[in-house]
Amino acid sequence: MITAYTGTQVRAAEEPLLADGLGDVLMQRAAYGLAAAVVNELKSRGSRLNGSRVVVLVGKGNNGGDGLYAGAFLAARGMRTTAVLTGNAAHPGGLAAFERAGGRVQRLTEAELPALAAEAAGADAVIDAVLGTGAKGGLRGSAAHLIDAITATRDAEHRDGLLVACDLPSGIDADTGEAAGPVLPADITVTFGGAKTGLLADPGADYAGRVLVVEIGIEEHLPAPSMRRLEEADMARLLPHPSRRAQKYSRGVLGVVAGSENYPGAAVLACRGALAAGVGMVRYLGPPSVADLVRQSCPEVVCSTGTVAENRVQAWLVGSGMGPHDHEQLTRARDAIASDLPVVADAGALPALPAMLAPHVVLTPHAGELASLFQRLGHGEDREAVEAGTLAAVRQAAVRTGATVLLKGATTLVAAPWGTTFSQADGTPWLATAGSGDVLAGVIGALLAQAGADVGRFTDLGIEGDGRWAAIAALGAALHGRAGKAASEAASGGPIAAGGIADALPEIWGKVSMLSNYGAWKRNSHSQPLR
Ligand SMILES: NC(=O)C1=CN([C@@H]2O[C@H](COP(=O)(O)OP(=O)(O)OC[C@H]3O[C@@H](n4cnc5c(N)ncnc54)[C@H](O)[C@@H]3O)[C@@H](O)[C@H]2O)[C@@H](O)CC1
Ligand SMILES: Nc1ncnc2c1ncn2[C@@H]1O[C@H](COP(=O)(O)OP(=O)(O)O)[C@@H](O)[C@H]1O
Ligand SMILES: [K+]
Repeated sequence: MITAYTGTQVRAAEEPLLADGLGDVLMQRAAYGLAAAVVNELKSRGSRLNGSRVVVLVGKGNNGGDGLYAGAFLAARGMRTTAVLTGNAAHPGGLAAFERAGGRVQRLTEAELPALAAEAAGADAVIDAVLGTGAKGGLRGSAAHLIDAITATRDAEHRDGLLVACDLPSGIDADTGEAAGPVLPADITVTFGGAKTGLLADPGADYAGRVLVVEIGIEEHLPAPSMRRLEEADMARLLPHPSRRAQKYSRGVLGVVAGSENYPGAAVLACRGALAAGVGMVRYLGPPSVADLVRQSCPEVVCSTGTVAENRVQAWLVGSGMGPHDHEQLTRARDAIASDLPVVADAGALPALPAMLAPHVVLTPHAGELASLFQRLGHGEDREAVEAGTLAAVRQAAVRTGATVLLKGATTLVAAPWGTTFSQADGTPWLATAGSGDVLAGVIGALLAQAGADVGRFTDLGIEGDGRWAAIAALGAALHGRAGKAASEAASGGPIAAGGIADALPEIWGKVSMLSNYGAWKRNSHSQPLR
């Protein structure tokens, strides 16, 4: 399990050590980890260390202090290191160490800006240590101009020197992942004490690149995480397995209310997703013409034109491929939501929801659908606003609806109404293909039908009570993402169609379940790259 914390949580965890006068020790550890990451990455790129050029962009706070101490380590290893001081002050200890190690110090002025930007753009490595968890808003003034100029020069000259963010890319909000003003997109972010939630939510995740967590000794003081990411070993523990005497009904039946005359394929894809994700049986409810197509494509599915009350299931999937005029289907969707069974409500069901829901109802909007949901709730957010602040948006949606909300995207976020949050980024951009979301809804529906009642499975992982609905949705997103990736890899990295995601899923399930080595789960994932 990867765990993430807000900047405030990490700063609070530092407090007892700062009170013991260990502030400088923490900074040295952070800086050493940062410098080691730069060295390792340059080596893996085949660069010579001695004589290579490093530019450290330094702010006036402790983040700049980390950068200066890291620069001192690198200068001591024979790297030609320049610190660009962007503020009117710099961490005194860090600056002294940097100068002692032979680093060159430049103050950022408007006159020097073009030359310093060119130097940074052409460097073998740039360390971005302007702002960390103490940032209030984004980069402004000459620091912002410098970042713009470095980015423009790198683009124009096709430069690809290593970009490393210290703790977080400067200008990214540590808690929300929102970007105010220009941000230098990092290849690697070396973050201290624990991953920050903003690094695991878009757009922060876009700018963070690969995230490495460096332990600095505050970890035992960290509270319960603000966000989690399921890894393979967690998935292995959560995936249901049929008992020896299982029969199809005991394994879980999913009722699917999806598809319409206009979008019959969505019903097929949702059923294929569900069948691939281990459910005992799928019952399809919908118009006869759609049911015919479902039967032809998935003969395993039992189809009917009946009502929700007439069909016994353990969970419902409603909404994929349904429009506002599919009145009969929308009635079924509303009945399913009112049934007290777990429900995944997708696409066309989202506009038809009652005002107040419960955590066992999992909504699966993409950013555009979430913006529409907000508009119906009386908020002005548009798609761009949701995409600019995905974590805040998904949390707000969960609080406002009372449901568990899964926001789809390159990073998929899941929020429970009272705060449990998951972030999964297991997929490939090839997943952005029509019908992909229908398969995801099927997978989540199948998991709800199988695992919704099994509370113990989740508490073992520290996920309490109704938080399991969010965990199930995250598990679905993780399986779907990995299946899509595997399908693309089987095509040598080429494109996939939505049906291929369902086809690839059973093998992913099998491979993940084979990971019965729980020792691996217990390993400290903080020392591992997040992706
Ligand atoms: N507290 C500690 O002992 C440790 C802190 N660490 C580092 O310290 C960082 C936090 O340090 P700070 O609290 O000093 O905060 P930062 O270094 O993130 O920035 C704070 C400074 O920047 C200024 N500032 C804030 N927003 C600004 C903006 N938008 N534009 C320009 N200037 C702005 C503030 O006035 C303040 O002087 C962490 O991100 C981490 O890198 C690590 O060294 C580990 C130990
Ligand atoms: N850039 C991306 N990288 C990885 N996964 C993505 C990306 N864009 C979308 N996805 C995933 O693909 C799926 C798309 O779902 P959705 O937008 O509902 O598609 P559709 O409505 O066509 O079925 C979601 O699971 C989403 O998380
Ligand atoms: K930074």
